Amino acid sequence: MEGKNCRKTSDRHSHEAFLRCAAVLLPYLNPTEIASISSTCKPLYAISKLVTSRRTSDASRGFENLPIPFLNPIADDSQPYSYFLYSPTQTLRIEPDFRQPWGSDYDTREGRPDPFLFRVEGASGCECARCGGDCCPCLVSGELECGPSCNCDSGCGNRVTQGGLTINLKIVKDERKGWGLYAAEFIPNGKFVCEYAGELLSTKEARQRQQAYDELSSTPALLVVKEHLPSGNTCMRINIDATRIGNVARFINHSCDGGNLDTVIMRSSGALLPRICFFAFRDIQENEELTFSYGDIRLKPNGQPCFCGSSSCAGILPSEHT
Ligand SMILES: C[S@@+](CC[C@H](N)C(=O)[O-])C[C@H]1O[C@@H](n2cnc3c(N)ncnc32)[C@H](O)[C@@H]1O
Repeated sequence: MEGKNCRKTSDRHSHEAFLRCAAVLLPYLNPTEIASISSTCKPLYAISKLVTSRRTSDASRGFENLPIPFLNPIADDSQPYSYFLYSPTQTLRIEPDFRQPWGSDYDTREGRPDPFLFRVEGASGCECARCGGDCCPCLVSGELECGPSCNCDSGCGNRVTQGGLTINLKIVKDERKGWGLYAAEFIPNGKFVCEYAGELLSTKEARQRQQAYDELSSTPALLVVKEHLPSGNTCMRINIDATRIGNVARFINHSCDGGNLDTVIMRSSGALLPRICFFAFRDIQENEELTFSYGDIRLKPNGQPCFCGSSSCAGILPSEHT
């Protein structure tokens, strides 16, 4: 009798240990892997459901100040979220087999560090304890923001784009455009919305990836921003690929009328690399989709159809040589 009880207790302990391991491992799996594992037994099905529901409630998996939920109103579409790796800031190229947990009960931990944080810093920066008015040398010298080498802290008023999300956003699925980023509250004109984060690529790598994406006819999120001299020649180009690893900005769709977001190249004192940031260029109402223009050039006359719905819609999405 005693032996039977012991076996029962030890069975219960191994079952509990199995469930604890599954709860740690499942968040590392992609949706296809989760789907196949969840069909094997009831306890794994229950853990998979929990992981999926946590993923759906926050695309940022706790890396942003605010959760960004996925909403899929399409009745016959069972995809509750879009799978990718999250980085709140730009990062170096990540190995293809890198895995990041998403959907565990650690996702909401406060002050979670950015795992891919990548900054190239120089030595110059202001000596101000607080940068008020226009006395800060960063502003005077034409720099847009204070940076990592400045003396002032992260609460400085001249670091608007460095504190992460401050506006509630949501990711909503549309039958024709796929997922899109929406305002979940009113956004006043001029307000910083988000940075475009992803893998920083060389031009050669960006071209190779673009070619691969074209062949796959996937929905890439490769942004190329060029700065031009008054002569018209390109003096700098930034290639950021948010297809596999990125932040909320990877869900911003194109609008032929320019949309409601401005793309700004931000530089901060002491940081060698600029960042791409989005600001509202007019008041944006709650539930409005956030959009910007992907460009004006359409090299492929039979390119992807555009469904921006604006009166100036060209019918196809912009495309150019990267
Ligand atoms: C950066 S992603 C934007 C997020 C994407 N909708 C998704 O589901 O992940 C760019 C892709 O979104 C789609 N897209 C963006 N704007 C669109 C538009 N105005 N009309 C149709 N498709 C659009 C295209 O497939 C494009 O390649």
